[in-house]
Amino acid sequence: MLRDPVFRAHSRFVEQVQFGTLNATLPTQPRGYAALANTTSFVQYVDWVLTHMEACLQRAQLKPPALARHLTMQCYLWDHVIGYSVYDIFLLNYLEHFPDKQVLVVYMEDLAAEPLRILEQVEAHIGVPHHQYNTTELAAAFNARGSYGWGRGSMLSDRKGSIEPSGVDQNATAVLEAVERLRRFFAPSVQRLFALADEGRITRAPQAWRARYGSAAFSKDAPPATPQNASAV
Ligand SMILES: Nc1ncnc2c1ncn2[C@@H]1O[C@H](COP(=O)(O)OS(=O)(=O)O)[C@@H](OP(=O)(O)O)[C@H]1O
Repeated sequence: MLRDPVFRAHSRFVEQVQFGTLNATLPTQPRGYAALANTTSFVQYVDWVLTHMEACLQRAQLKPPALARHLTMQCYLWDHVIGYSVYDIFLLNYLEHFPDKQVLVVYMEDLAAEPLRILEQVEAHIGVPHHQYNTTELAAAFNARGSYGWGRGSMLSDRKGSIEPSGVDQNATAVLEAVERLRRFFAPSVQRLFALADEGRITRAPQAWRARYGSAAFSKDAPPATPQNASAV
């Protein structure tokens, strides 16, 4: 299940700060990496991670293609907030090893809008019998901002989906700039997902993704970023 990569990254950041686990070390990271990425500021975190990740990606690109691809994946695996939102390279890895039909891509924005349709699609894909969901189950969000943790469900309608100045990030312009830098960073990856969908290999992304990441979103006539278009679906 994929979510708009910027909003997934932000959600993960807020959750990890609340759990106090942002600087937890992953086996995929260089020694000492995560401890340095320890801040409660999303703006600072984006700047720190993207600066390191872009340098890592540049070094990877200097290698022969197969090694470059492997090293590129490693650069993304350094960081579970931003790197894990780069979906295409990992999805393509699955598609190289499994027939397309065995890989179902669904989107969180579609789950929020039409939970029953998406749940039925997942049930059919994995071959489990249909469950009769009640309306409370269909309206529930788990591990949602404000009540993170898997034990508690909250109302989907109460979910707060936007990225706004808060905590140490009170500078609205700096928050918008961080969101914009991320959007540009993720765009090539998201555009490769659009191409896979155009080839009929995966489900089409929600229209809002095309508006944010499609090439038209980067033309000189595109509207500038505002808090409104930094709001999640
Ligand atoms: N049913 C449904 N529909 C849409 N969105 C939902 C749903 N259930 C959970 N959520 C939102 O998912 C976010 C938590 O996802 P994860 O626990 O997978 O995040 S993580 O990547 O493992 O950190 C978390 O996002 P944020 O609230 O923005 O942090 C949840 O609100």
